[in-house]
Amino acid sequence: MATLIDGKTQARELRDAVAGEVQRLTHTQDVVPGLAVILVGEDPASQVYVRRKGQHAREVGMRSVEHTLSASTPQRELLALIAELNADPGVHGILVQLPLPTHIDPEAVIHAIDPAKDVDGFHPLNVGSLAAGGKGLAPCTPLGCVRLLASHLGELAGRHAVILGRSRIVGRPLASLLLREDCTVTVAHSRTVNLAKVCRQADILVAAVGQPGLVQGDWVKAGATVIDVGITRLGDGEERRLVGDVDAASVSRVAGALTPVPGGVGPMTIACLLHNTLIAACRQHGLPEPSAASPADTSQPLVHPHA
Ligand SMILES: NC(=O)C1=CN([C@@H]2O[C@H](COP(=O)(O)OP(=O)(O)OC[C@H]3O[C@@H](n4cnc5c(N)ncnc54)[C@H](OP(=O)(O)O)[C@@H]3O)[C@@H](O)[C@H]2O)C=CC1
Ligand SMILES: Nc1nc(=O)c2c([nH]1)NC[C@@H]1CN(c3ccc(C(=O)N[C@@H](CCC(=O)O)C(=O)O)cc3)C=[N+]21
Repeated sequence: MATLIDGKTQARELRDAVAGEVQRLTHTQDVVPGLAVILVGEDPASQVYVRRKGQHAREVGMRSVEHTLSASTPQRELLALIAELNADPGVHGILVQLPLPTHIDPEAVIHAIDPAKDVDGFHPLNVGSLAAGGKGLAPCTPLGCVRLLASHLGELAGRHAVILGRSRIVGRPLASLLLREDCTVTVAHSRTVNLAKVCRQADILVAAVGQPGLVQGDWVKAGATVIDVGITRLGDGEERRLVGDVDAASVSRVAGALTPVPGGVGPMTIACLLHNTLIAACRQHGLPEPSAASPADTSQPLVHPHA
């Protein structure tokens, strides 16, 4: 049976490491990293995530401000709030929860965020930097995937990674991150021909499509490491549950390791958001940068000891 890769525990460890650095920054530099999270509308699932982000930020000693705007908020009001947060020296990270109501253009919102405070890594400057192999802020979910992979596999160089999905939030930035780790990367999507065959070539298989149970055991090479990013809510009331893109029953008989849903990539996403906020705060104050520019670099401390 496949080893389960425990994202919940690893996320806690990363938050603890971030908390230590936050404490050090607070006491030696008088800098308290600040995170602002904006939610537009009343989607219950988004409310849960936004609350959790705020809670975890406070738990690691950061300042956290949550702005909840009504679903009918005009775009210019949201842009005005972002401008205010861009100018606020106590705010180092800004996250606007997606999706947004349809009358708001997500592109305009993402462009409005100061790239230095863009802890989601969605601003074109950060997207370009990552694509070019540079050091801009990278999106949190793919960062979480790479951390989980590195914790289980160690060195990632030379491994063939197949990524299912090419979204801006997960698939595309993950391809850039894994290239940076010297993987051989294949990105598959809804137009890929013979998906099962492509998947069977993977040493590392990442499913980020939003199709419950799409990946079956016979799509997986024996011993492969499988990361399940998908989160779909099924059922109501007592029957409510979260399911991933991987059919865990059949895949766990073939794979070497598998991330669970829940308890895999999800918790790592929030921990990486806090880590990005720490990095952003260091950079904005001209302080030495966290050394773990590469999330796969588990040999390095989180921040240079001589920082
Ligand atoms: N754990 C976490 O922190 C996060 C989890 N998620 C979850 O990850 C999943 C994906 O999210 P996201 O990337 O935003 O989704 P999108 O809907 O933006 O993208 C889905 C991608 O999957 C591809 N795809 C869809 N169906 C198939 C199929 N049958 N075969 C092959 N490829 C397919 C699409 O192809 P095409 O481009 O051709 O349309 C597209 O590239 C969702 O379940 C989401 O809830 C997302 C973000 C964070
Ligand atoms: N600007 C923006 N940035 C995001 O990073 C972003 C976003 N918008 N919109 C929505 C997606 C989704 N996302 C998740 C975060 C945590 C869990 C998570 O913690 N999941 C837990 C369970 C959660 C539960 O129980 O509901 C787990 O998988 O164990 C899941 C999904 C971030 N996203």
